[in-house]
Amino acid sequence: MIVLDNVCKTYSTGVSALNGVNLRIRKGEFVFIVGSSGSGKTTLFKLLLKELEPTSGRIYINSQNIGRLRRRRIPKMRRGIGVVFQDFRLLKDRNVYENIAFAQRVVGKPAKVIKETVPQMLALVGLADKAESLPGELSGGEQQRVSLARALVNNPPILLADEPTGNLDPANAWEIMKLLEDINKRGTTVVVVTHNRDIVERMQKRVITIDKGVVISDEKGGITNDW
Ligand SMILES: Nc1ncnc2c1ncn2[C@@H]1O[C@H](COP(=O)(O)OP(=O)(O)OP(=O)(O)O)[C@@H](O)[C@H]1O
Repeated sequence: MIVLDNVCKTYSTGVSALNGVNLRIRKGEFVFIVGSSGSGKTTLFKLLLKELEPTSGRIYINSQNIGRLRRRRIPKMRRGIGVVFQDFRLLKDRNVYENIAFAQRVVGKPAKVIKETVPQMLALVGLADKAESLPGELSGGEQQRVSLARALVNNPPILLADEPTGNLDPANAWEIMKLLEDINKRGTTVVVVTHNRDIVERMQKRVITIDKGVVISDEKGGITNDW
């Protein structure tokens, strides 16, 4: 489903963020990507979303070499990937319902579909009673649930989460992880970048460790001392 073939990324400043990454993530997997600050994790996500181009190497998503995609096909490719960030990135002046509905409107979903699916997503993330609330009226954990609902509302086969628990206390962080696990069990491939060692240890999933732009370990439940 996601394949990186000898991917290198050097920024125009001369900084080498990725130095020959080879990776294969299968459909339906749950994978953590860990590594110290500056090791290249966010760069990797940006390459998967085609916000950046690799300096060399190839990236395949669903067997498609995304480096060879025509420009007009990029929005469709991106719609196949839901994204969640540490800072939630919700529209502050729109309520919860509108935040989720917006993600559907921009891809042209009919009003009837939106009316059906927004409540389904709210139920999935346990926020059925918060549809009318503004993001500022919610806890951090609740805001992250809204951003998850928004990321998933168009049913993407892949979910990328960049530090999804970075702003949350341990209890809320754990709840979000359990939700990601549920979402994964429903068939979505989930890739999570995190610094949260405790969560990675408890979840016992595949852990890919990146250091200075290379994969230094890749094993189930595995945390190396290098991280
Ligand atoms: N736009 C940019 N221009 C130049 N260098 C960059 C740019 N973005 C990132 N870098 C550099 O590339 C390297 C990898 O950065 P990246 O953001 O991918 O790391 P990270 O593993 O996500 O770090 P963190 O855990 O702190 O978020 C770092 O040395 C960083 O300074």
